[in-house]
Amino acid sequence: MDNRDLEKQIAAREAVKFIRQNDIVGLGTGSTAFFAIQEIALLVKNGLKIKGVPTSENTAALAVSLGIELLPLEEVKGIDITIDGADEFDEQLNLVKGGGGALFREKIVASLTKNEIIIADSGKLVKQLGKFKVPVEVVPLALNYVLQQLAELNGKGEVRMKDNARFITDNHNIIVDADFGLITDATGLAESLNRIEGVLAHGLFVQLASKVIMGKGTQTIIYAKN
Ligand SMILES: O=C[C@H](O)[C@H](O)[C@H](O)COP(=O)(O)O
Repeated sequence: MDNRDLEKQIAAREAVKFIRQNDIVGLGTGSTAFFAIQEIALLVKNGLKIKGVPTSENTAALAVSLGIELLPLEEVKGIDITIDGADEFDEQLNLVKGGGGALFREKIVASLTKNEIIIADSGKLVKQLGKFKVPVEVVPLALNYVLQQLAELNGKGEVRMKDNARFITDNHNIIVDADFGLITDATGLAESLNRIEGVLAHGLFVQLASKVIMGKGTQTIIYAKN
């Protein structure tokens, strides 16, 4: 395992300590959340009773293969704790997510969650968001309109591709990765993106995380809401 994976793993091990018996647990998506799902599966094998809520089809398949019982997102009214990854975060706990295209379900799960814990390796911490382009999930018919609106916000949007075709999300939409440069006002930008018709969700997560647990070397550093 390389150093970044080790950092992800120790952050995941720390995060699962916050799960309690009978919790409803949001299961994140991506290479970092993967470690948390594995740790949760171990706890379940050892007698922990929880129900998982997946944030993507990939995560659902992984969780089922590891013996974690799932609840469908549309049936859930509240989630006790979610453990998810991020593409970058700042010390105010603002995040960019969606590098794997799972941002819409991740945002719904985060919004239903009491305790949203983000786990990350030390390469994800930034002074200011914006190094990682902001993923925007777009209903395909609205693509040109959304690109124009992003340009009005000084964002340069590019349709995400995979294997020479448009990347398609679990919700049958496309992703535009938008470059806004360094983001000085994450709240303002998030609100502007929310107002664009045709945008299903965007990867700016503001005021949604309760803590970020970051692995650094062999230690963890916790950034928590004041
Ligand atoms: O859409 C994907 C998610 O937002 C991921 O949590 C995010 O991209 C981080 O992924 P990773 O842990 O693989 O860096």
